[in-house]
Amino acid sequence: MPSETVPLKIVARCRPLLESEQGSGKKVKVSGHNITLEHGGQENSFTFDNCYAAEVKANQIYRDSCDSLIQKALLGYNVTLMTFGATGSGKSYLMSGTYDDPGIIPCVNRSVFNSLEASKGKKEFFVTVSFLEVLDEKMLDLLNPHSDKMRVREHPQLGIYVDGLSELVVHSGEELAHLYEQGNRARKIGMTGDVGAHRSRATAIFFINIEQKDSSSKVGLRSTITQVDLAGIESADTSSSGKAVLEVIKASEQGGHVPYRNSVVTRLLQESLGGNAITLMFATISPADKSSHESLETLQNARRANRSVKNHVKVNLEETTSIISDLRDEITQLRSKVAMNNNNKDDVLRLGELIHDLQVAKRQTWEEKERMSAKFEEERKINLANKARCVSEQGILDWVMDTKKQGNKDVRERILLLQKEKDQLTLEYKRKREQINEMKEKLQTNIAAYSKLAESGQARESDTKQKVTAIHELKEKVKKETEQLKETKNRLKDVQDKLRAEKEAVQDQGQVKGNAELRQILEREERKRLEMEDHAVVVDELERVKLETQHQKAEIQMAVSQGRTYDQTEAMDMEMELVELRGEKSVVSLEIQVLQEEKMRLEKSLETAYKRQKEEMEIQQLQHFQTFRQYREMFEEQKTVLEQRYRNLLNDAIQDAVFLSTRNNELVQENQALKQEIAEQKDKLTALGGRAK
Ligand SMILES: Nc1ncnc2c1ncn2[C@@H]1O[C@H](COP(=O)(O)OP(=O)(O)OP(=O)(O)O)[C@@H](O)[C@H]1O
Repeated sequence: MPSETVPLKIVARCRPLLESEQGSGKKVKVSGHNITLEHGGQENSFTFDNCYAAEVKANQIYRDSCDSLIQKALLGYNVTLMTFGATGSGKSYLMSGTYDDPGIIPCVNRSVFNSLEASKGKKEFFVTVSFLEVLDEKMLDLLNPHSDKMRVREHPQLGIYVDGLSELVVHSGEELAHLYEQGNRARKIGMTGDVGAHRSRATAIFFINIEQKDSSSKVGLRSTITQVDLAGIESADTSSSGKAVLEVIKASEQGGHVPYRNSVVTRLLQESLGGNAITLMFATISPADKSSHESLETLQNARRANRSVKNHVKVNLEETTSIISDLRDEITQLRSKVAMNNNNKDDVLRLGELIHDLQVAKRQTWEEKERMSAKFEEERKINLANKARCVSEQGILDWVMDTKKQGNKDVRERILLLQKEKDQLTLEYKRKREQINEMKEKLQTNIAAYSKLAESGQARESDTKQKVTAIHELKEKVKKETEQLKETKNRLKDVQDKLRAEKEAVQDQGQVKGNAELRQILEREERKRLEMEDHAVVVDELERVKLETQHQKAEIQMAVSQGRTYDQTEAMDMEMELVELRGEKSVVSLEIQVLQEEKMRLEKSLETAYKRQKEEMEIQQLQHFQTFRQYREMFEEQKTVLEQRYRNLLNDAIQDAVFLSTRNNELVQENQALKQEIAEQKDKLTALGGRAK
């Protein structure tokens, strides 16, 4: 199939000014395909395939500049999207983004399956992913952080690949996004052992391999979307992969040898930087004053890359079956040659290589990839959990929550909705509470003012009436608002209960069950929440009683000041009311006491449960340890027995050898003696013969 030569596409992206950089000045202007950067008092203009200012979101950049390339990938072309810029210029943000502002990779993940699913029925497709981090020339498998050695190798027909890197089969856009998120989280929480400043020197590469078969024809298409978050290209740091990419660009400009083999990343990007891939490079820059030198260098090097790196792209046909049969033919021929040429060293080495290539090609079948993927999936759960345990509890928690979320998308959505509802209700509740508090304060002030006026005995009837009406109205309002507050509170409680139930259901399915410490943290949080809720109820109740009492007092004062006398029935009613209020107060006090006792009881039972679980775990650990020790002792015993047996065998063999050697010597000597005797006999016979003559 003929190839087409295409230059590297360049998209310039200027990130926003950070809070810490405010006031440092904006040096970048973007207009259409042009970007202008001011440096050293001079304006430097560049024209690229596209240029984006800080306010443009990644999903728009994806739609404008990447979607057409992803559609090309679905037609069988390899496509690479890579960042290129200084540390802190916004490379990772652009590629990964955030929950609210998803980056390029999440957009690609979504688009790939949307498009593939649209062609369902006409085509069969098969998608796998791998996620790799390269730090200081060491490769780390982000989806399955194992410690087995990985190597960059080249297959004559399939191209460059990483031997030992997990390749997981994905069946949906959700799975794809989920694996990417998990790999990214593994990067973020430092599961792979890198921390702080080292991260800037790390390059992350997310591979999406797509194979498609037309239902009517046997030949399919194969393509790879390679998405690279490149390490910073600081000139001072000679070991970074960013720097190695820069060397490749410079060498391409000069012509001649291109040093792809100088670093793992350039080796892996060989096809993207001068081979069979359509490559888009995001030149990322910061608008800050202090970064203008680095920004200028980035844009200059991006222009260089656009002018000098030429890719030769073609549709990749899926030819595994013919590759396998070609390799088999070659191996058969070489085998006969090796047999005839008496194991010629070069032929034997070549035969070894061919057999390895055949094994790799055989692994390309969809069935084999599914089988391997299931194996990686099992391995990676163990590896990720182990790594997470070494890092932090939070890491485990994140990992666990995420696993469960993936297991049940509906639950995740329900939790999100409930969370949103809870936030809204909490806000409403707070607002209402504040309003009521203000009204209560006003009411108290009014009552106090009225009491003072009444006690002075100089109040005019119209004034008193007005004040009393105002107090009544306010009191009604407080009552109404308090009712509404109660209703909001009940709704909030309902939502909280539902949310808790959903979360508990999720937690029960996961590993939290086995993690006593983690469970204790959750239980403690839950207890604190309940205590606070109870406290709020008690405070509300007390306040209500206080307010009622004050109000009654004010009403009596008001009546007295109006010169009112009470008849016996009224006095009795009032007395009854007072008794009721007192009773109510003592009920609330009693409730507080009960709640406190309940709290203590719960605390105690939780402590006991925790202790019991801890003890059980310790016992289990001890049992495991004992079993392990028994096995080790058994193994040691068997080892000693075996060693003894081998030693005896060896001694026997040595003795046999010594005996045989001695016997051999004896036989040699006997042989010599016999030879001597024969010779002597011959001599004697010769002598006798002579005499007879
Ligand atoms: N579009 C954006 N909107 C808001 N903040 C951004 C944006 N782009 C980058 N940032 C912020 O700028 C800072 C640097 O970004 P980022 O970490 O992506 O840079 P980087 O080039 O990947 O750095 P490094 O090479 O150290 O990994 C971060 O605090 C990031 O949140």
